[in-house]
Amino acid sequence: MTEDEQRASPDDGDLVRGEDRDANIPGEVLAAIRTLIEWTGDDPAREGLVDTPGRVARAWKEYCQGYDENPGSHLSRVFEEVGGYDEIVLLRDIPFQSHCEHHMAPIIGKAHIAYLPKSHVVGISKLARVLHGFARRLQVQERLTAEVADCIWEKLQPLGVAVVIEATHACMTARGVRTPGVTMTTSRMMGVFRDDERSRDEVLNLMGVGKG
Ligand SMILES: Nc1nc2c(ncn2[C@@H]2O[C@H](COP(=O)(O)OP(=O)(O)OP(=O)(O)O)[C@@H](O)[C@H]2O)c(=O)[nH]1
Repeated sequence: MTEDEQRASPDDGDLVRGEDRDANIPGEVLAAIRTLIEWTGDDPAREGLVDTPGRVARAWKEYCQGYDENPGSHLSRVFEEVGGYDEIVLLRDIPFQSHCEHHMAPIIGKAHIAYLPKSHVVGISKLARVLHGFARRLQVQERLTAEVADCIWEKLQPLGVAVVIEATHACMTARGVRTPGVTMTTSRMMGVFRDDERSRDEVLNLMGVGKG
């Protein structure tokens, strides 16, 4: 490889300058982040901050990747041959992160997603994909919970859906009321899990919600 080719090699991450990586980011986005830095009291032109607007913009695109997908599309592939299985399917303790729409601060938590299949099941990873598709947007926890449950209900048409989300909100722990250690719990029960107390108790018991 010639010296010129070596310089142009995209594999050498150290040689990629911030301005090259920022080429696809609209100028007004970078300018807005520079303004915010300045408004907080720092100098966006100092060396440590000069590439920060690009990093922040790329980070926010990643946090909000869910806007570029239709989470329900993950549930299109179903399996009918499951040996007559007709009991609860539960994916427990799925870690996720989101951002609250009020402060754009992190929401970090875990979700438990269950459904009672009617005639077919879905690949289990797809439940986590649906969660992340809705979580990677600006959210409130109640809407996130409802969107995940409604999506599974609509696409799989099962006998029941139960979604429980437990999360901490950095807008409460790192700022404002500054109360760490608080967890918010939300749930959406549909079909048999809403109508039948024994089914609801069974799914909540399997989820282990509220225990340790
Ligand atoms: N219900 C709900 N509230 C949320 C969620 N995320 C953040 N919040 C709350 O949204 C509220 C916004 O309240 P505002 O009074 O408009 O904003 P604020 O002055 O920054 O409020 P403080 O956080 O109390 O300082 C706060 O009480 C937050 O705790 C969420 O997912 N669900």
